[in-house]
Amino acid sequence: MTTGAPHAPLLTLDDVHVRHPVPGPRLFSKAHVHALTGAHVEVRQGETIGVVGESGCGKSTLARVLVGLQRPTEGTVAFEGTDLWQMPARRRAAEFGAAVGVVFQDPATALNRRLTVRQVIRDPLDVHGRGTRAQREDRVGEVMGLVGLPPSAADALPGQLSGGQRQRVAIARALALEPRVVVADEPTSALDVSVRAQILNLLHDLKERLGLGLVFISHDIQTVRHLADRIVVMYLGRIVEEGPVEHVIRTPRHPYTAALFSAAPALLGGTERIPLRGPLPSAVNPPEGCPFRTRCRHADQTCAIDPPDRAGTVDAHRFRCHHPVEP
Ligand SMILES: Nc1ncnc2c1ncn2[C@@H]1O[C@H](COP(=O)(O)OP(=O)(O)OP(=O)(O)O)[C@@H](O)[C@H]1O
Repeated sequence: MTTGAPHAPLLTLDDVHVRHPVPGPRLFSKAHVHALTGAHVEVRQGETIGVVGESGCGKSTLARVLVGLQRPTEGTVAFEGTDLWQMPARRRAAEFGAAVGVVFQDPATALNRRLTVRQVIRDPLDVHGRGTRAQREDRVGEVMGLVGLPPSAADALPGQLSGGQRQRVAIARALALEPRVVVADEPTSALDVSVRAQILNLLHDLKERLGLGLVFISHDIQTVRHLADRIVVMYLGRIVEEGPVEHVIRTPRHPYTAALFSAAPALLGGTERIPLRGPLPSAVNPPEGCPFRTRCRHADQTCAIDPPDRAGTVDAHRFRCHHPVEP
């Protein structure tokens, strides 16, 4: 966990929106999927941010924006104060591509099956032209050691390894260029339950040892509680609540967060389940005002008109709600 004064943010998303044209016959209409709306995130050295929310709420979109794979429709992404999308493409690839690493959900599809482990891990070093060939080989050995892969795995093909070992290869590849931030999008959900804890502990250890900023996306709030310093809760493309993980889990202020946590019974030991009313609205036509109002027991006219601002400063615990749950 983080101690002492917080570091300045390494990576900052400011008022980021991502809208996708609706695919299919409506291609020429003005309809858009609102995948991300007004996201503000700060990733600091040595801090783990856990991102949670239902399927389709925009977690992967947020991850893709954080690692520079998705250009925002609006808003800025800055690394140490430099606007990523104002940089020339080559500089962006050279500097940002090296500074931010990514680990995807399924190593079976994320890794090129035809390359050996050594080649997979060396690839970013080759692409970025780092050092001599011998130095690149040394770096491959170094990161394999960091992630607990035996040297004998270097000449294997990813398909010859177990799921857990493959995810270690993906993590080694993400670390090859010595990134300052790593974004892991559901890094254990494609793995056997038996190896999940090992991979989670590995990510946590690496964050501590290397002083990384880690963004960890997960369906599993219990895992986020275990790993993260801060939690970010998303609903329908918006960050509705965020703050120090224990504080938010013990005193959720947004009614959506309270309902989400109540569906994870082990979290607080037998809290009564708070049902969500009605279906999840479409991300093509999200409700005006507060996006959660159609499913919220406390919603009134204000919620239908005014999108709530980011409120609350207690310990940097913030939420967007006109009628927050009493702590
Ligand atoms: N390229 C795209 N074109 C159109 N819509 C998209 C595209 N990518 C994502 N979406 C939509 O944007 C919304 C957010 O998707 P996203 O994958 O970020 O959610 P998620 O929370 O990661 O979901 P899951 O947990 O199921 O992976 C969804 O409604 C999704 O259908």
